[in-house]
Amino acid sequence: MAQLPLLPSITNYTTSTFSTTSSSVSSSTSSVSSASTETSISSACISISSALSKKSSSKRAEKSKKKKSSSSKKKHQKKEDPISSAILTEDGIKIRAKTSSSTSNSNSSTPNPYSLSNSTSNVNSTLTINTSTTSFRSSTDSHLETASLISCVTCLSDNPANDSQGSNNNSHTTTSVNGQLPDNVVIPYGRILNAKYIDPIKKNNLIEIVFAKPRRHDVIPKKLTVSIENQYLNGDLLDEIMDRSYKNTKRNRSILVVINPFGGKRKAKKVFMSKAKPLLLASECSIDIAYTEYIGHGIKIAQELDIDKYDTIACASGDGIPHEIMNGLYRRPDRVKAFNKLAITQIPCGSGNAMSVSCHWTNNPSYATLCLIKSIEVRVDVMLCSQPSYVDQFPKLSFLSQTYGVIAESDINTESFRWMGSARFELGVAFNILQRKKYPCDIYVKYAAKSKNELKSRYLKHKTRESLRFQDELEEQQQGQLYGVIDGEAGYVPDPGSVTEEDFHIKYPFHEGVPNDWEKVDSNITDNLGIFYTGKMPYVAADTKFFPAALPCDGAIDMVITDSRTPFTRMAPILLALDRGSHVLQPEVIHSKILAYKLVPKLTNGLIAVDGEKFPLEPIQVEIMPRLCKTLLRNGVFVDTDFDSM
Ligand SMILES: Nc1ncnc2c1ncn2[C@@H]1O[C@H](COP(=O)(O)OP(=O)(O)OP(=O)(O)O)[C@@H](O)[C@H]1O
Repeated sequence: MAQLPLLPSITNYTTSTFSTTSSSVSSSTSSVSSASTETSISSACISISSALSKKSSSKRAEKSKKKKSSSSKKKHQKKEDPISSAILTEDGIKIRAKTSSSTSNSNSSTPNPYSLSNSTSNVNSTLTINTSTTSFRSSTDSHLETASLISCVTCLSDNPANDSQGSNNNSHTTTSVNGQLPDNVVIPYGRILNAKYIDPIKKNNLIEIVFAKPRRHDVIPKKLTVSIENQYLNGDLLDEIMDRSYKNTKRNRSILVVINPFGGKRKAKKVFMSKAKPLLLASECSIDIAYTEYIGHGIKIAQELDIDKYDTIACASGDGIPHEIMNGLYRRPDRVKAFNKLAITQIPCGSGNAMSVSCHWTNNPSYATLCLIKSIEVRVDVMLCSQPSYVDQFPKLSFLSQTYGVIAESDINTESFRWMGSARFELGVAFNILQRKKYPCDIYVKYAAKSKNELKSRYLKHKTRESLRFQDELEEQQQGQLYGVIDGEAGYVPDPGSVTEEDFHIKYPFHEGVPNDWEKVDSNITDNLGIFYTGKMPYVAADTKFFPAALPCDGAIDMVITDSRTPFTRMAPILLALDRGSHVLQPEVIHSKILAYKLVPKLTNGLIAVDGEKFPLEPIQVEIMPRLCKTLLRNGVFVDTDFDSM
């Protein structure tokens, strides 16, 4: 690694010292240390609390009394916390009944009568802590908005997630929920982060699991010791649990986390430390952290990082950093190796988190981290952009979108309103549409599906093909043809395939002009252009499903165009349909699948935005680069957009 310039800003966290100590005692002490290490948020807490009256401080004193007495109770209880019996079901680990920890016979297969009667009488009332991966909560911006508030509250609470905030130590205390879960609760495999034998020598059926437990808007790691009753399992019980918990997923990822401390409302570091890091460490991922220090630093980090050291780059940022990372890797002489080895993903910590919403199906940082841990590596298409200013050095990759006109102006020109969060973008769009601003240009397109009917049938064909390919890969691997072994541990992991230098080949070089088989979009429309937006992911913001027909690797870009002359009475319902994605069905909206395009602006003032970043107002030529980049997708697909049924 050409690491020297990076060394000061990379912090290494290994998981070898992942703390397994329990529990209530350390969590109560940790609340003190986390409160003292908090900086910005705790000072916000202080100012909020000082603004509140003495009444609240006396309440706090009362609360802390209660807390002390409850923590001493907990200390007292600790010895007696019963260990639950549990069985492995198809969906997860089902808690049956408590057995006394002191008397529990870890090898006993005799069902506890209490457990039996309970399980039979409660067959229909089985509780599930979110049953499957598809039931992860899909959240909106509001989660991010509330994230800082939650941190604010929890930095004074017993949330173990705050234990190491702002510190560089690598030990995490995960508190235990022994004796706290009701019978018949199922902890889904999708939530299980880690498991180990209580007695690694005897390897009996006493297992400690670490799982992601919902807490307010988030998930946090919790430990639970269970005595597994299943007797029919052949082979190693722990392997069975881990295989089921990491089906199709790589375990123990080696992650370079790139944090943009400036991202979002400048809370990225705090959000990562409190919401994401505890989950990553609990699942025994190893993490290094790099902080971006200036605009474009992500490119340099990616150019210089040690590829051999990582399999994942997680951008704790908005969409700007994944864009930079991808372009840094693209500029490396060993880019083939880089794009084969590394998956680029996002932990949503910015104001625009389209990658997380589209790929992890959530904008919530802790749920996105859980998805990252459990996701499937998939190769996705990216787009290659060329403009006169930079094409002769390096063309630029874009994973999300390019836009000219109303959307570009609304995103970039409202930078100074960053404090408003995502609302700044929506206000900007509404303002520009009301003004009926037009953005004249010429557009030349190489179509893949021009009409809406063609687009729909192409979409359905590719969606089926993608899911079949995925099924085939799984079947092949399950037949033992491709058997993934990671860090000495075996598991079935779908192979996303690899790229060669051929895949970087540019089909339509910028200087060769527009090829003959490209069509010019009607000048009557382009001279009065309102919105020009091309994209590769369904969501461009948490509540904006701009490209509902986007697929990860259908080899095409989705293009949306509107005419600024469309009356506001028609534009209003179009804009109001953006959250559902049904705007593309409106007759006034042009919606096509394309392979490449060139846009030549006729304005001298204005801008083009690529992946939400400001690009020069110059002719831009873009082509699809199929399956170039690896990312992590929940269940191996983009979030469902319901486009099939529209
Ligand atoms: N330390 C820094 N100081 C200033 N800018 C930075 C710093 N680190 C990264 N940047 C720049 O911040 C920009 C936005 O980054 P990012 O997408 O992560 O955040 P964001 O809040 O979602 O922003 P946006 O809304 O613009 O997408 C990128 O262009 C990046 O280069």
